[in-house]
Amino acid sequence: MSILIDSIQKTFGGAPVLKDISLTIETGEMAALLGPSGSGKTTLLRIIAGLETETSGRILFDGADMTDVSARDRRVGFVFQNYALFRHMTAGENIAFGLTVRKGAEKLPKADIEARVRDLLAMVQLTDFAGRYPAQLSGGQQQRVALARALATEPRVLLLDEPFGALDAQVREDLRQWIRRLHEKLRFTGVFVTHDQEEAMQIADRVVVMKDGRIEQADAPEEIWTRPKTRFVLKFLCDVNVLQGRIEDGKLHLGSLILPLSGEKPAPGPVDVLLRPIDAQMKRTFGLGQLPIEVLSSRPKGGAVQVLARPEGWYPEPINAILLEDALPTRGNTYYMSLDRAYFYRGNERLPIRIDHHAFS
Ligand SMILES: Nc1ncnc2c1ncn2[C@@H]1O[C@H](COP(=O)(O)OP(=O)(O)OP(=O)(O)O)[C@@H](O)[C@H]1O
Repeated sequence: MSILIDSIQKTFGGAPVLKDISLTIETGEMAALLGPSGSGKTTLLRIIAGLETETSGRILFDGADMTDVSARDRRVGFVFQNYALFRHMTAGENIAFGLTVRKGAEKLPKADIEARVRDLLAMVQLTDFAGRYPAQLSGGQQQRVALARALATEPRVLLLDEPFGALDAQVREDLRQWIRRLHEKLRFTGVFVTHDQEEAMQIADRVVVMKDGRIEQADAPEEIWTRPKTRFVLKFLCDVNVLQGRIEDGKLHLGSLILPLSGEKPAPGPVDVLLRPIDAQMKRTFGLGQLPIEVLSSRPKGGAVQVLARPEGWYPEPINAILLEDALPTRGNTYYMSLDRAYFYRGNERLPIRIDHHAFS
């Protein structure tokens, strides 16, 4: 089922929290609402669920206006950060709950409910845990029960609010991969809230980056990563290095480096050079137009090498680099860092700067 979010605004006591949000989430798509604390992610999720009322705008499910439809009748499954399982019910009873409370024509025979619960337990890989109470399950297992419970009633949409927020790193990682596979299999329409960019990139088909109640960018993970639309998106995705330079006489001045530029020359003034650790590649051999740096430290990290380096002679803050090589650069040695994949900004305006490598020869 598709979700159309049409010009949603929300104010709390006069303060705008969502400012004209429009977005379509396609049938079977998993969307992540990603943003810093207070950017309005949870509020938007709750408005989709019908747990919160929009100040203006509309939510449409498959083209049908949900404005006057209660949360219950929207047929939305919800999973919260803190499991919210019924403590006095076993895992199996928790999963069955939404089915056992059904009335009238919707009521299912007991045998059907039992069969559905068995299927769901198998799906969340907890077949042997049906009789356990929440207190007898780990955090990750409880969250899988919560997910099975949300899926039991075959909701049209599954909404997840920081579902793995309370879990430790390894369990979190396992559950991310697991929910990705589950979604590939079941293809429900899902929206989940997270402030963790890795989690969003790993799970979602589309990442919706929010800031101050607005959408900065809503795109596939690859697109968000390769073509971040704003400085905020670029900075929010990873711990990006920022070097302060300036433009003078149509050239980029960076410390003691002066780099000729090709194409359009920006107006003179300050410029921020944003370089992601993964884009900060370096070589031992001198390269024209590259930044000389001194390696301060290097250590293996998760199959790559993490390097701290200092531009020679002028910049106090070390640069973070991630090298996809086996060899560790030697501390104290000079290397040359390419700026070819840097982004250039003046305030929030992106400058179309390209270093002219031919001008050196
Ligand atoms: N019921 C409420 N009454 C008043 N203000 C609220 C209410 N709910 C949320 N807010 C405010 O709305 C803003 C957005 O909150 P929201 O919870 O949607 O952000 P978020 O991006 O989900 O943040 P977090 O990651 O911290 O949960 C915040 O400034 C918050 O204080």
